[in-house]
Amino acid sequence: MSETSTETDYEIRFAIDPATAAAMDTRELRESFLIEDLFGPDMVGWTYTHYERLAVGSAVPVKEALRLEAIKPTGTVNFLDRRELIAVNIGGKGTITADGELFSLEHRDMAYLGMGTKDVVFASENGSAPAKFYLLSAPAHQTYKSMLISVSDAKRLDLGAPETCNERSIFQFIHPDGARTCQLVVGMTTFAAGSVWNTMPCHVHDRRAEAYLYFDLDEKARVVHLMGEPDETRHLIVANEEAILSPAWSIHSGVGTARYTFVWAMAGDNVDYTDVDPVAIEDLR
Ligand SMILES: O=C(O)C(=O)C[C@H](O)C(=O)CO
Ligand SMILES: [Zn+2]
Repeated sequence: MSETSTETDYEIRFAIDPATAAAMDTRELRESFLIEDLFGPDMVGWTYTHYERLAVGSAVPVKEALRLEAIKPTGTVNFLDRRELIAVNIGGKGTITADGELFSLEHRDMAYLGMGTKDVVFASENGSAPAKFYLLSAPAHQTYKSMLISVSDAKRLDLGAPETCNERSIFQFIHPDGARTCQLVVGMTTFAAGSVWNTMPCHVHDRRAEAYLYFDLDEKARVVHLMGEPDETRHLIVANEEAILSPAWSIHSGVGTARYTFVWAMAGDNVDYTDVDPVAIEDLR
């Protein structure tokens, strides 16, 4: 790809408190917590949230390469002047060039870009099977090394069982023996055949907000995503390649009408994956 475009779009989502969320109808819940139409071609799109100032976005270079540019909410000259970023490729092969350093991403690879990276360009190897970069960014306080993190570098945790339809593998791309980050903790969860429940039994973690991207889901299938305080749950019906925002007070769990994969990402006061408050299934309301 020789041409480079800088078309960038963004929207802001303010932080919603649990009592307000509990009073919302379906449309309001979807407008507040669901991100539809995430992967627009030939543009960089952001949902800038007031949950830990976590920004969730995409870059899908089809006809031309795409340059990362600052948006007004960051208040900086370059997007990453005071932020870090993780890009997860859920599409065809692609590259990310960060201040001259080239990272080649296969399907399901991630790249971490540290604070202070100035010039970032996203490109697809083949525009007819474009890379689809799912972007996550949070404020940072120091520069860690930019690097490619492939699924084989991830720490794998197998959870669940076929009898409870929740047999799954959690791939922690950011873990204490791997890439260092300031706030971002990102991974991917895949399922054994027949298993459809993620994160059940569920948890909350007031220390960190979370975002989920559901993908590799059949176009006609849906994930019923559970959210809300444990004793006041609500649901969102989620289609392929849509994301949800999970405030720190909310559970985040889902069941698919068919198989799917998802990327989970957190930012907040610590990067300890194990620091969660479990919720017993029988306590859910
Ligand atoms: O299936 C799961 O369980 C998960 O993937 C849980 C997420 O990793 C999570 O909620 C991390 O806090
Ligand atoms: Zn969680």
